[in-house]
Amino acid sequence: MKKIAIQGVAGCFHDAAARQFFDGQEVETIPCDSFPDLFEKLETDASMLGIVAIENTIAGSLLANHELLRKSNHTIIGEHSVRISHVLCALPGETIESISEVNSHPMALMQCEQYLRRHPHMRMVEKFDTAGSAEEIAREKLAGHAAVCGEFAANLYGLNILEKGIETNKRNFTRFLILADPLLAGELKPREEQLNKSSVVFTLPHSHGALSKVLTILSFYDVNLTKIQSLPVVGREWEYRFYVDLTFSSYFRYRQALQAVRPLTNEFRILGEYEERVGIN
Ligand SMILES: O=C(O)C(=O)C[C@]1(C(=O)O)C=C[C@@H](O)C=C1
Repeated sequence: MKKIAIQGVAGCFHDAAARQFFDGQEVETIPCDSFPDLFEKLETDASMLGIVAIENTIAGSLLANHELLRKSNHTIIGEHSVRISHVLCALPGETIESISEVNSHPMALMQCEQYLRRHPHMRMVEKFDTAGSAEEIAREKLAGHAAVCGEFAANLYGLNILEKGIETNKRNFTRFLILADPLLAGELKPREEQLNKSSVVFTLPHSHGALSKVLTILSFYDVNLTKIQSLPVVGREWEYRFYVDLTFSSYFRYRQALQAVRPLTNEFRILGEYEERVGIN
């Protein structure tokens, strides 16, 4: 049985992502109230895995999760992308007109921004989770409230669906990372010949062409950059930390590239090496 910490409660997208990633295996998902809470739980139980959303194709990166990941000593052992489709749901008897407040996870509200802007009588109130919002409306019998969540969550908590597919664009995908304690990661991560992706983080000196030199080296070793996210270094004004995702077909060449890049960077760390799995499902 795999124990996997998720952000949210049963029926949320983290729950769905964990079950899809470990399809065919026995999985127990452990609900967490927030991403910091999830990382704390991971620290207390080395046998527990974690899954965290890292970016969405409409709402962008979950910036805080980059920092949480860097500060934790957990390693990425895999990735999974999920097609996110949202419904608007409420207690039986409610109509779109009777809804005055809409509850959901902030990323989910962002993904439905256009729909919600067309319905200004619904006040947006952020909650910790999509499915958690549906559960709360059902449990507390909150009249005039609607949740934005997946269809499975609406059904799970017995709410009526008022509208389906309310995300701004149907190409709405969230990419999740699967995390493990470094000792466990050795056992769980794919074999070397299957590894074709990694996530690394570093800072750069303020010198001419520092980033450009790094990118040139990566390109020389046929390492492809699939994502670059910069975040401010707290306490060092106008300095940035770069979170970079790399894909490669030769693990050996990729390792050579890292060796060449490291001396040009500071605070370099590999956050994980894994198998690319961002296909559309
Ligand atoms: O609230 C949920 O259902 C979650 O799993 C969280 C979350 C997120 O953190 O981005 C996951 C996927 C969707 O992008 C919306 C919300």
